[in-house]
Amino acid sequence: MKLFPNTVKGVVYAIDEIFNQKKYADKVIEKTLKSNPKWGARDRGFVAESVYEMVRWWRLINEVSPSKDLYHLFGTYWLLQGKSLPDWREFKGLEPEKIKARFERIKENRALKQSIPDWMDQMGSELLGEKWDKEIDTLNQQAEVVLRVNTLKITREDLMNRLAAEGIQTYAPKGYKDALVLAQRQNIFKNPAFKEGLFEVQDASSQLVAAALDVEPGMRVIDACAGAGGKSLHLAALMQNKGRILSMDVEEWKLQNTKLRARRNGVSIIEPKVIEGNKTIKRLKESADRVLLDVPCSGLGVLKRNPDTKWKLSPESIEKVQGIQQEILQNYSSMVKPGGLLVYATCSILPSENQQQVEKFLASEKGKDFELIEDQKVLAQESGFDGFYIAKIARKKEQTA
Ligand SMILES: C[S@@+](CC[C@H](N)C(=O)[O-])C[C@H]1O[C@@H](n2cnc3c(N)ncnc32)[C@H](O)[C@@H]1O
Repeated sequence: MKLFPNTVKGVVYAIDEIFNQKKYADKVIEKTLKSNPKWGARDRGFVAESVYEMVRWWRLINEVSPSKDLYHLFGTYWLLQGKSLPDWREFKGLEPEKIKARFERIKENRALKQSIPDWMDQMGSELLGEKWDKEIDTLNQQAEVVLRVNTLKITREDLMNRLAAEGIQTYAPKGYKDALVLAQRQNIFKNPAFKEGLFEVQDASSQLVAAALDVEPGMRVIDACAGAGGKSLHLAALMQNKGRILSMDVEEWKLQNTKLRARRNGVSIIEPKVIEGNKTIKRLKESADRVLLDVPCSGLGVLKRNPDTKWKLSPESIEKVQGIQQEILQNYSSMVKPGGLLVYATCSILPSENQQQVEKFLASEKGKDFELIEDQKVLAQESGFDGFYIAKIARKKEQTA
C-alpha cells in the first residue's frame, strides 16, 4: 500500500492531539475527517484505521521505535506490520532490521507485546487466570461491524437482501437473532437504510442484553442507565412498540440522543427521564415488570472498539466505578415489582465488576428479596464479539418482612 504525505500528516497530527493534548480518539478522528472533505473513502479509511491502530499499539510502538518523533512512531507502526516505508526525510533513521530485533527482544513480556499497562496485565491475570492470555490477544483485534436489524421496520432476511443488492455483503451469526455482520468494514452510517431506521450499529454481545429481559408487548420496563438508548431501542422492538419504556440516565444530553434515535427507529413507547437524585428512583418504587441496569463500567470488554480505554483507566478508576455499580444495584433494584425481573449488565470481563457485584448484592439486606436465575459471562475469545456480563435476577413474589 502506497503512503501519501497529506494523509500520513493527518494521522500524525491526530496522534499528537490524542496523546499530547489528551483529546478523545473518536472525536479527533471525526474532526480530522471533517476538516479534510476532499479525501476519498480510501483516504478516510486509511486515516481512521491508522489512528485507531496506533492508539491500540501505542506502548509497543514506543518501546521499539528509535525515538519519540511522531513520524518515527508512525513509521515504526508501519514497519511492524511488515510493510515498507517510502524514502521520505521524515523517516530517516528508521531501520527495519533494528525495529524487528527490538520487537523480538520484548515479545516475551506480555504487557509490552499486547501493548497494555503493567497493572492491567496483572489485574487481568489475577482475575481471569489462564484465560487472560487469549482474552487480551482477542481484545486487541479490530472489531467487526455488527448491525441490529430494526424488526419494527424490516426482517433480517429482507435487510440482508437489500444490502446485498447494493453490493454490501453480510452474514447472520448463529445465536443472535437480530444481528447481521458486515463482511467488509465500511462507514455504514451513510447508507440510506440507516437513515430510514432499518438498523442500528450494535455489537452482537451487546444485543444479548435486551434479549435477556424476556420482555413482552404491553410491559412496563425501566432502562435505568439508558445513555444514548441502544438497549432501549432494542427492547422497544422486542416489545413490538407496545407498552412503556422509561429510559433514564444522569446525563441529559445522552437522553436527547435517545429521542432522535427513537424517531428514526419508528419507536413511540420510549419516555426519557433524567435522574435528578434518589427521589426520582424512590417515586418509581415497585413500578416495573423489568428493570435493566446497564451500568457504567471499566469497558475492558470493548477494547476492540475503544482502544484508548487502555490509557484512560487506572486501578483507582476501576475501584471507583465498582462503588457506583454496587450503589446502583442497591438503590435501583427497588423499582422492580415483586415477581418482576432485574437484569444487571456490563461490558467488562472482570469478575470484580460482574458476578462478584451480583453476589455482594444478593448477600446484602436489599438483595434478600432477589435470586439469581442465571448469568452469562461472555468472553471475546469465545464469542468472537465484545466481552460482556449479563445477570438475570428475579424479585421474589413473596417479600421478606
Ligand atoms: C454502559 S453505559 C449505558 C449504555 C446504554 N445502555 C446503551 O445501550 O447505549 C452506562 C450509562 O450509565 C450512566 N450512569 C452513570 N452513573 C449513573 C447513575 N448513578 N445512574 C444512572 N445512570 C448512570 C452513564 O451516563 C452511561 O450513559
